[in-house]
Amino acid sequence: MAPTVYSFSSTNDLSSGLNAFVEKESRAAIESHGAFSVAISGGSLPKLLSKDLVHNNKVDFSKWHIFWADERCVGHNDDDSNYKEVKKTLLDNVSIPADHIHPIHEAYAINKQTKEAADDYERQLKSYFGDDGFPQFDLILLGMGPDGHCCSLFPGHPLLQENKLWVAPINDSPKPPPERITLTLPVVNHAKSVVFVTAGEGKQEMVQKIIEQPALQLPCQLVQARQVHWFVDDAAAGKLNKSSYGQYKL
Ligand SMILES: O=C(O)[C@H](O)[C@@H](O)[C@H](O)[C@H](O)COP(=O)(O)O
Repeated sequence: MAPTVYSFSSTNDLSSGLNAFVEKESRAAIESHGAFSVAISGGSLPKLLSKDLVHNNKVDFSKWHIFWADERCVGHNDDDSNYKEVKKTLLDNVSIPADHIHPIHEAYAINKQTKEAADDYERQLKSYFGDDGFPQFDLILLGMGPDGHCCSLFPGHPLLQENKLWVAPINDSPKPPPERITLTLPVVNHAKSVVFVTAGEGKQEMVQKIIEQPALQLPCQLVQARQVHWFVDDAAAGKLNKSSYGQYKL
């Protein structure tokens, strides 16, 4: 099914739209099964996500369980850490119970033990979701790289074929740092909902390719969860056929 695209006139409006969407998804999940499981990637996403969300007192953060869609193998306090960015923008500003926050195993990450870090992360997922088939996140929030990558799943990389692991190590990421762990495609595709968030003119060509040339088989296009939404600003939507997107409304 084709993704739904929502475009906003500024990154501020994009943040507000995302805030409304995440609040709605979180409420629906908590009403249906008492918790909200979300995986978040790095890049500019944490900032765009958190701007309005941290002030949204209608969100029951005590029921959130946070995971990382991908993580760089660095310490939690390293500027390259996706955990650090989410901590600074979101976790430090809302009340999520500490045992609901699931960062990468720091010692494995610091020592660049990518396989151990990925295996450990898969165990963390299994202890939350159980071991019976791929986990089903309520929501996975992803950025889009300029080459069409998402998570740490890069174009043409053998990891795109992975069909057993939930979390895979990568030692040759073309985007530095090279050592990372990432959720695999089957896990992303098993989520109830996946949202891509991207902004800026630099992204417009790739956004157009991904949305309007589906045969290219770029990593973002291989994400075919039940619901896939794109939240972009007008700059990133600049090359899209205007009929392919609308405004997000509550
Ligand atoms: O660890 C990472 O590098 C990210 O998880 C990566 O997948 C990111 O989300 C995209 O590269 C988009 O990043 P920007 O939004 O900053 O362009």
